[in-house]
Amino acid sequence: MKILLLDKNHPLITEQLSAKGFLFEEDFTSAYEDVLKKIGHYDGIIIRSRIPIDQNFLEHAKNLKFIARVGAGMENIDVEFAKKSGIQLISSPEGNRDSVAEHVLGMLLILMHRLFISSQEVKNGIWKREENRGDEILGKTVGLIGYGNMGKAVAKRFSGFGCKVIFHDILPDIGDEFATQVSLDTLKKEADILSIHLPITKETHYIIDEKFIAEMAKDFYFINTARGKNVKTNDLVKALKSGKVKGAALDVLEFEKASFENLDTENDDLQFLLQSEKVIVTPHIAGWTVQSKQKLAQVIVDKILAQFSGH
Ligand SMILES: NC(=O)C1=CN([C@@H]2O[C@H](COP(=O)(O)OP(=O)(O)OC[C@H]3O[C@@H](n4cnc5c(N)ncnc54)[C@H](OP(=O)(O)O)[C@@H]3O)[C@@H](O)[C@H]2O)C=CC1
Ligand SMILES: O=C(O)C(=O)CO
Repeated sequence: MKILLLDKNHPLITEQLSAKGFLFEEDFTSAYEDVLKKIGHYDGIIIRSRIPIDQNFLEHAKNLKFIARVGAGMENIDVEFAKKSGIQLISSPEGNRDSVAEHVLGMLLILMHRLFISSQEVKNGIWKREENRGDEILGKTVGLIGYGNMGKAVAKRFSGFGCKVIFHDILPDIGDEFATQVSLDTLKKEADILSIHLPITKETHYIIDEKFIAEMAKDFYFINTARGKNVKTNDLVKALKSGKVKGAALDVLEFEKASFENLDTENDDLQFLLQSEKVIVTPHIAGWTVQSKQKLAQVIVDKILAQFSGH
């Protein structure tokens, strides 16, 4: 099988699959239109998110048998059209769920214990203790929305911190020893900390908006390691300003890389998030550790071999 690599990944992918007879071409720079011209020659592609795999792309990919996404989210692929075309979709959430779970915990500790702010103050010669009194995670009720790979990995960590973990998911009866499944209404009533672990769909686009936030019974901390467009940023900013959201830890932003590189000074919401003491922001690195790079690659290799080693 001839595979086109469209993004850089861990070298074990080519090492292990070449040893099994797969042929590779790397193209980490060509624009979408140039990839279209040659995509008909390949049996498989391995991607992260550089090139959108839309219907037009798939119509040119006459021989494509699989799309392997090094990562969890599949929103840059026209999944429905790919399935209709008989193309196998392979993702690798098992490879970065531990990384995401640690990142969630890390961001929340930084926020609730004021670790970053107080450390910066001390380094600048400021010694403030009362203003930097922390808030413990122990005993809090954590509400997760989405209980798949990421949600489950997060629940395991929070239960180890002595939290009550509840979650809402559209799949029924998937509770386990780490978390109890509840209705969305119950979650809104009980949660002190809200963390979302959803894909982007029609239903989950802007799922966290003014109405959702108003329906939360308590003031709460909010964590987003899912996708920026799960949250209506302007509504989150308003809730941070009013105090309804006590703090936000965001690994993903509605205005991600493109707007950031071209930082739009007119964008008051982005400016607020970047400047507020109540907000921690990271550059979409929750699933991006040294270990996850290797694990994601290994999951991809194993899944490709499980389905295509005889081809
Ligand atoms: N920041 C980062 O670096 C990373 C971010 N991510 C993000 O995390 C997301 C979640 O990943 P993962 O846990 O692997 O995904 P999963 O598909 O394993 O889990 C998501 C769960 O949410 C459920 N769900 C879908 N829609 C709704 C809804 N409207 N209400 C409640 N539950 C819903 C899904 O049900 P069903 O299966 O029926 O759809 C599923 O059980 C990814 O899509 C990606 O966006 C992932 C990895 C790294
Ligand atoms: O795995 C994912 O979906 C991520 O966001 C990281 O690429």
